[in-house]
Amino acid sequence: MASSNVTWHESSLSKDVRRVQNGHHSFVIWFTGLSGSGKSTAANAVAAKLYKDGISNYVLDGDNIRHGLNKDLGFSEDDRKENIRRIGEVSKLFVDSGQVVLTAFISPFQADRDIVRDLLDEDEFIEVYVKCSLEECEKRDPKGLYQKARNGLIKDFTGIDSPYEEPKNPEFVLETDRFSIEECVDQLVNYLTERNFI
Ligand SMILES: Nc1ncnc2c1ncn2[C@@H]1O[C@H](COP(=O)(O)OS(=O)(=O)O)[C@@H](OP(=O)(O)O)[C@H]1O
Ligand SMILES: Nc1ncnc2c1ncn2[C@@H]1O[C@H](COP(=O)(O)OP(=O)(O)O)[C@@H](O)[C@H]1O
Repeated sequence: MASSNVTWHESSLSKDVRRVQNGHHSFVIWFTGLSGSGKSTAANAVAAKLYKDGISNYVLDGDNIRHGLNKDLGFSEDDRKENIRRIGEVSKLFVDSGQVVLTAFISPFQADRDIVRDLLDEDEFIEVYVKCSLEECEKRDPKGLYQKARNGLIKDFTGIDSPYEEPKNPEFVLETDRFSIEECVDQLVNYLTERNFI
């Protein structure tokens, strides 16, 4: 049920003031892609590089968030939608706090990713398509989940019996089946630098 009798309380410290103190812009790097495509690996590697350069950041990762905040959600279409909606709202709070947030969720539906985009300003959302063929993801199978899905032990598994909608117009594409982790990090950090995000 929608909340009633609630009033927005403006913060006495604005996003701009926090950005000035941190000495950098705040925004979301939204990694989307199949399970095993490299979202967590890339997000954490980029985060480490940003941290080293003095940029305050935090990684929100699907597997981890589903242990806590979103432990009540499964993998139906509605639950995935709610998962992404909540993460969008959490990401907005991080941006408000002056930090860079890197999210690593499959986020398979374009409409849900667009809802997050619309929550933020134009210079606050970078959609990164972590592109990797299903064949390669299955070969990697870092958690053995594809094997389980193929054996019918997990249902609604993305790429097997649940859809993944490729981003229509992402800001950036990381081809993790063509380039090494180090190359992918360099490519994305170069993009962020050239566009004055960092
Ligand atoms: N049915 C099914 N489909 C896809 N993934 C599954 C499923 N069941 C469990 N897992 C594990 O959950 C991780 C994906 O969670 P996300 O929150 O990123 O998914 S989603 O954005 O809501 O679609 C995913 O993590 P990654 O492999 O890091 O993507 C899996 O470890
Ligand atoms: N260029 C690359 N970028 C990211 N991961 C890569 C790359 N090349 C190989 N990998 C490997 O692919 C796997 C990706 O796993 P993970 O990051 O957990 O994916 P996801 O979070 O999308 O499920 C890791 O074992 C990682 O070492």
